[in-house]
Amino acid sequence: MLQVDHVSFAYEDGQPVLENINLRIAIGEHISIIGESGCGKSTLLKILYGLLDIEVGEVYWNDTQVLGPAYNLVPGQVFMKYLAQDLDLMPFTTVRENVGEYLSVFDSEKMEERIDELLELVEMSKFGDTKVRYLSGGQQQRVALARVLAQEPQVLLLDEPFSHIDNFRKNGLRRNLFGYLKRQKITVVTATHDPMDMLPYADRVVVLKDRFIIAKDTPKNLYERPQDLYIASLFGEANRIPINILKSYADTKRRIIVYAHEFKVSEKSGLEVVVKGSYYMGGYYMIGGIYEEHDVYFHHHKPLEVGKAVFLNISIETINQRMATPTNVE
Ligand SMILES: Nc1ncnc2c1ncn2[C@@H]1O[C@H](COP(=O)(O)OP(=O)(O)OP(=O)(O)O)[C@@H](O)[C@H]1O
Repeated sequence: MLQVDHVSFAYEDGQPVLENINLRIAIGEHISIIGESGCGKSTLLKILYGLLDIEVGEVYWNDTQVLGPAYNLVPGQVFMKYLAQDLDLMPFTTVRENVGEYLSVFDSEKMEERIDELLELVEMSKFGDTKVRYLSGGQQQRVALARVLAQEPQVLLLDEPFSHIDNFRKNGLRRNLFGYLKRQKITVVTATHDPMDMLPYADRVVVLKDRFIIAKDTPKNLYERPQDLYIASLFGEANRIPINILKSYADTKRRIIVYAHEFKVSEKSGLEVVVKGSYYMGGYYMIGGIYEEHDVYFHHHKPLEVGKAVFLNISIETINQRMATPTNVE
């Protein structure tokens, strides 16, 4: 188990970045860390790997305490691998040499087979003999993934692992990589901005905000019952709507979170909205509107004329789902 107890951290400027962080991550579990830019996701990964000295709190992998550079000549842990945003590759050597660097050379046939397997996993088989400096950013990111996997870590820490990879490859790569890590029972902690990195794959999601963990839950629970607009907005466009506008008999002060795709446009009744603009999103339009001086965003299958009044409805199931958890309602 990866255990984080009461960890607080500030960089040298003294500004606190993380406070009282507590986590228990089981062997083979896949955890995603999410939160707005600058909330401390990368800092937390660096602490887990032992790249930073913490003055408050402790980190353990099973019975081994993870200590920072003040206690380790070579920072980092042998049983963990950390794939940072700046990829640690050897630019003047080939893809195969990069992936094979840490593999045993005693059985060269086995080594070559393992390199083949890893290159296939990250869909880079064609580039085995290419020097890394000739690869694109996304290709380099895939080589870096294969290189950390070659080291067979028990724990893998990934910081925005697909940030340079195009959408065309991203989905397949995510399925390959996260499927492989699950089968190998490798514990994974991924810092990400992208809901598609976590919704289908993470066992649990940890949400950071203003130095603290504000939620830890399964992706499904967090998505369906977001405590607040901050959490919902990490998944997509979301709104806070006064419940009395939607349900006339409801308590007037309460608001619920409604995702943009959960509204249905009606010509007759519902939340009256004046259209401000329409944005083509591929499979739908994102419509920006205004009700009682509040902005609201909703999906529609076609653009709507600016200034037109439309009515928005939400299914009773969605209202009841959001009403059911008291913390969901402000
Ligand atoms: N080496 C450093 N020295 C001082 N402050 C730092 C250092 N690295 C990060 N910070 C600050 O710590 C805070 C957290 O940064 P961190 O990189 O952990 O955030 P993040 O959530 O990973 O952000 P992003 O999603 O943009 O990568 C930020 O305010 C950042 O400016």
